[in-house]
Amino acid sequence: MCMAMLKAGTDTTANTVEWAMSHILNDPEVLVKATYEIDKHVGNERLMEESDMANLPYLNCILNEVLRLYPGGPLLVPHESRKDVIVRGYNIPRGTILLVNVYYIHRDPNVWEEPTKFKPERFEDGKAEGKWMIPFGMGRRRCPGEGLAMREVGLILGTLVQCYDWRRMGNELVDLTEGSGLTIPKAVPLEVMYRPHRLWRSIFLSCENNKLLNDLVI
Ligand code: HEM
Repeated sequence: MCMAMLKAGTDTTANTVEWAMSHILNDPEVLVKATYEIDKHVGNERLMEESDMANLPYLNCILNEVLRLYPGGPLLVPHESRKDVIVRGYNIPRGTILLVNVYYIHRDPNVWEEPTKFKPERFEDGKAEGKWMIPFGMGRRRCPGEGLAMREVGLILGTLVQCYDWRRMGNELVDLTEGSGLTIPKAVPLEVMYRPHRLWRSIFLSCENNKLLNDLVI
């Protein structure tokens, strides 16, 4: 049971953070908006906490947009039909093993405008309400880690934005090619430059007279 949770919860979560950071780095406006929101609602005197997520709508939009474009289980796990059904003229007998193409559902051009574009704003002010997204699957085998994943990815992303200044390695955009694998990994792992933010000084150095950290922070 523990192994199942660990296996199912690690790559999915790490990939989601990596994709989010890749897009944020390619779109400085998104980074500025996320930083501004965190500055405004959390400030620079303390680290962001899980409970702050409720006051960070734009960060939530980023999270939703990443899960839309890169659902950690693009075909879910195989499901089985419980009874005979007809879906759009296709007969599906009871007991059929079904793969649900979430990747396509989330990029359906009939539902999403510019479906392949990373645009967190599409989730602002409930604009995406009623549009179907199932990044954590559905039914009895739906991801049991959904609550944890949403909290931890939000917290990780928010803390990364709050604590560091981020830069791409050069002028080139981050490569967004998708690799092969069950959980949509990046083909080229993200490499990035970062610098601890001033916030580090007030939070981490206030408790200890740590020379090493002190030297690190500009
Ligand atoms: C962003 C992070 C995550 C994503 C996108 C994700 C997505 C999914 C998806 C799509 C499924 C298959 C659901 C279905 O077929 O209906 C699944 C199953 C599962 N997930 Fe997650 N997951 C994430 C994080 C986690 C975490 C953090 C844990 C545990 C700590 C976890 C534990 C599991 C387990 C145990 C299953 C198998 C459930 C079963 O077969 O009954 N997941 N997940």
